Amino acid sequence: MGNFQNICLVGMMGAGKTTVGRQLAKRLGRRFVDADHEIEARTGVRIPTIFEIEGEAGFRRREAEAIDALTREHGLVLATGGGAVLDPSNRRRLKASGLVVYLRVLPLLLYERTRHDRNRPLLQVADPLARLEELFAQRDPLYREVADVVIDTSSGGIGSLVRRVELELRKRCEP
Ligand SMILES: Nc1ncnc2c1ncn2[C@@H]1O[C@H](COP(=O)(O)OP(=O)(O)OP(=O)(O)O)[C@@H](O)[C@H]1O
Ligand SMILES: O=C(O)C1=C[C@@H](O)[C@@H](O)[C@H](O)C1
Ligand SMILES: [Mg+2]
Repeated sequence: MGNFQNICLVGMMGAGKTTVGRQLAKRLGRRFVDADHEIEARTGVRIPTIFEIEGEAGFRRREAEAIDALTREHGLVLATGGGAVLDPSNRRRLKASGLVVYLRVLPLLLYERTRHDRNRPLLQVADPLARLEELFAQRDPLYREVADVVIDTSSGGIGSLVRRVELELRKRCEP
């Protein structure tokens, strides 16, 4: 894996893409960019507001623009939004821009992590656990399809997870 390539993190809401990505970038001396934050910076509003005004379809269009722009850059640690892999063009762009790491976490743990957070519009429903199970069933094959590395992250804290990701990446630098 060259310094030129991006390291792209994919996975469900609450998988740890933002948290792990930020720490990983620091350890590797890379720039960290979060696609969700980029969309918020470009629009000047938070993600729930984009969903309210433009619906999910509007958000996905903005997400595709952000992925297109960010995958043209080099040497990033790029955290993607949980639904970025739904779009085949996003998947193609992520794959072509570098190494894709899937942080795989099962729905019950995702639920525990996200249950008190109001910033994920897709989980503001009567039964968020059932929603996470549906989304997981739909998306797990897509994350696997796009990923070069799958890391099962259901156990262990953030620090050990960051080191595991780093180790996997280093393995790929060896001849
Ligand atoms: N391995 C972990 N162990 C314990 N807590 C974690 C772990 N990974 C993430 N968390 C916690 O779970 C919450 C969600 O993590 P984070 O926001 O990084 O997820 P995300 O993948 O970026 O989600 P989204 O797709 O919604 O942006 C945070 O509070 C974070 O501290
Ligand atoms: O899983 C999803 O579809 C989403 C995840 C978040 O990262 C945000 O991109 C948004 O809340 C949608
Ligand atoms: Mg995030």
